[in-house]
Amino acid sequence: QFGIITATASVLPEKIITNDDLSKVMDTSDEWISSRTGIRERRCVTVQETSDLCCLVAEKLIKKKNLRPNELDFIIVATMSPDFTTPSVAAQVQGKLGATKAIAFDISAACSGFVYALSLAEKMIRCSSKKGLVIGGETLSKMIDWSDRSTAVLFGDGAGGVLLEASIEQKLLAELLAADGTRSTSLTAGYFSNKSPVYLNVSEDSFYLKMNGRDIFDFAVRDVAKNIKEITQNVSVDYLLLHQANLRIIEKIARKVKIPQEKFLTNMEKYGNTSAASIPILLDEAVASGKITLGKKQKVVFTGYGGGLTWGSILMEL
Ligand SMILES: O=C(O)C1CCN(c2ccc(-c3cc(CO)ccc3Cl)cn2)CC1
Repeated sequence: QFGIITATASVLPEKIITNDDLSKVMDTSDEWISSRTGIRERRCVTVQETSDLCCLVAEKLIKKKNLRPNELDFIIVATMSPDFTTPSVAAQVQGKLGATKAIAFDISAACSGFVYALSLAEKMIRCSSKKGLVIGGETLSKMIDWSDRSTAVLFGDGAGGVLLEASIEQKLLAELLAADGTRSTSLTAGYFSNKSPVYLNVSEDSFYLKMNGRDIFDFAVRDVAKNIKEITQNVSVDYLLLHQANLRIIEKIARKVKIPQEKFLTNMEKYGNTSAASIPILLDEAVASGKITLGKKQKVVFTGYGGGLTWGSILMEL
C-alpha cells in the first residue's frame, strides 16, 4: 500500500494586515515590500492559537471525505510556532477532534516541515497505517519582533493540510530531502533562555525570529534550485508548489531550473510567508480553483526550504 492525497483544506485567520497598515507602524512601504518580496498583505490571528487553526483544517479534511474521527490512524502537524512544547499541536487536535485511535506528534523542520511530514506519513502508510492527516500550521505573528522591519513584513499566520489514505497505486514517485545544520544560525526563532540560578551561559539568542536574509536568499537560489533540478530530471511536471517565502526567489529558481514561471504557483501576495503552512494552503487553493484536480494524474512537485537549514522536494502524481 502507498499513501495518496485524497483531500486538501486550508484555514486563514480573518484579520488582514496590508503593507500600508505596516507602513503606518514601522519605517517601510508598500512599494518596498511588494517589489522585494511580492507580498501585499498577510493574515494575523487575534485570538486563535496554532492548534485552533490546525483543528479547523482537520475538521474540514474529515468532513470532505465523510470520515469519522476515530477512523484516523495518525495526525502529524508541522509547525515552528506550536501553542506549547507539550502537548504537541497534533495531540491537541487529536483531543478536540475525538480521533481516539490516532497517534499524534509535531514535526519541527521550519518551512520544510510539511514536505518532511508528508514524506514520513507516506512511509507510515507503506508500513500498514491506513489513513491520517498531515497539517502545516503557524501563528508566526507571536514569534516576530514587530520593531524589526526586515522580518516583520515577511511573515503571516495560517494552516493547511491533506488527508493521506492507503492505495495500491504508488503516487509518491520521488523525494529528495536534505539538511545542513552547520548553517543553523542563519534562521532562528523560539530560543528558550535558561533562568536557572546555576546556569552560567548568557546567550544573545532571542525568542523572536531572527534571519540572515542574504544567507537564506542565496541558499534558496543555490541549494533549492539544485534539488529541484535533480528531482524534475526526465519528468514533465505540471506544477511546482514551492514554500511561499519570496516571489523574487521563486522567479530566480524557475530561471535556474529552466522551467516556465507559470508552472510555479504563488499566493505569497495574499498571505506572506506562513512557513510550514504555505505549501498545503497553496495546494488547497490550487484544488479549489480547479488548477489541480485530485485523481487526474497531474505531476506536482512540493518543495520546502528554510530553518535548520532544511530543504526538500517530493514529486507526487495527484
Ligand atoms: O532586501 C531584500 O530584498 C530582502 C532580502 C531577504 N528576503 C528574504 C530572504 C529569505 C527569505 C526566506 C525566509 C524563510 C523563513 O521562512 C524561508 C526561506 C526564505 Cl528564502 C525571505 N525573504 C526578503 C527581501
